[in-house]
Amino acid sequence: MIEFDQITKHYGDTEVVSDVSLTVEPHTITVVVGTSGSGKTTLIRMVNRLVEPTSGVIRIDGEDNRSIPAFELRRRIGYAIQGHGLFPHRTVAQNIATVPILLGWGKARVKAKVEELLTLFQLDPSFFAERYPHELSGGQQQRVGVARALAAEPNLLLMDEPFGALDPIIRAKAQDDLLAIQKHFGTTIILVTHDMEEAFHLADRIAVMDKGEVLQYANPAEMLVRPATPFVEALIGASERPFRLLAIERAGDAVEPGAAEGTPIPASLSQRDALSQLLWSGRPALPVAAADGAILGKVSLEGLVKRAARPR
Ligand SMILES: Nc1ncnc2c1ncn2[C@@H]1O[C@H](COP(=O)(O)OP(=O)(O)OP(=O)(O)O)[C@@H](O)[C@H]1O
Repeated sequence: MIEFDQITKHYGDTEVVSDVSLTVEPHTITVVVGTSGSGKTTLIRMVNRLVEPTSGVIRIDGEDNRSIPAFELRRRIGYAIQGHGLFPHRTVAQNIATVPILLGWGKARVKAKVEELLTLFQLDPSFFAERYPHELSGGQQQRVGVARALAAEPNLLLMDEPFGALDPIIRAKAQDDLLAIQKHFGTTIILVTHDMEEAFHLADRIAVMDKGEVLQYANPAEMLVRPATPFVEALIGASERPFRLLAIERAGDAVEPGAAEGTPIPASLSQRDALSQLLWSGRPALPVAAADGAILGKVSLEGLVKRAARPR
């Protein structure tokens, strides 16, 4: 658990983070969004003490982070940034192994970890381990950057626009990889992004920042239904609200009894994508299939329209 307790940061006379108090629950993803210069990066960099707060306390599992030496914090907390920050003269394997080696892991354990992570990120270890960063595409470098941040199995991962440079297709893939990894390791993640789609796709909770303040800290559905201020409402994008509501839940949660004609929709698909398939198919309903192919029932236009409406 990460507790921000009345955190304020000044640079000279300028207050860039103002009295932020919020708690990040373990094993969850908190996404920080807001306008440029609103203090998002500064806020998360205070967790691993790359920036020291002017006042306030950050507790990690109850422990004041100032009581933990900075070098130890940075070994314990994964940190992935836009532009990945890989060491250019070290191979991919050496980059990923940086913190495990600092922690004194044995050779075999390091090698196994590097292979596990490369495989997880769909980078064939036999090809990529010995490559240098400049031999990789931007998207591959970025995945190595995230793999490096995860290498020492941190309980906590800070990510600052980690997918910023990726094209939309690789970006969607990287987000799904991250969700899978977060489930697998139970990592607590705090992620900064400009991309509201990304925020709604990944977040258990979203913090909206403006001018150093956190205007709202809530789960995505709550924020969509009850935005705290006009700024939050504008940031979410009022015209997108019904689609974002549908994007949070899976087709499997909207299954109705009965049969329908047409190509089955996977239960794992978002309800938004299910709506898209229904509209494209021109049918009023389509069957829904579980991962093993078993038909669970159907999902209907009428049902999804009801789900997209403002909750009462
Ligand atoms: N080392 C520093 N010295 C002085 N001012 C700084 C320093 N670091 C950040 N700032 C200022 O603090 C404010 C918040 O910066 P920060 O990088 O946290 O914003 P951000 O929300 O992450 O922005 P962006 O989305 O553009 O990355 C900005 O006005 C920035 O100019």
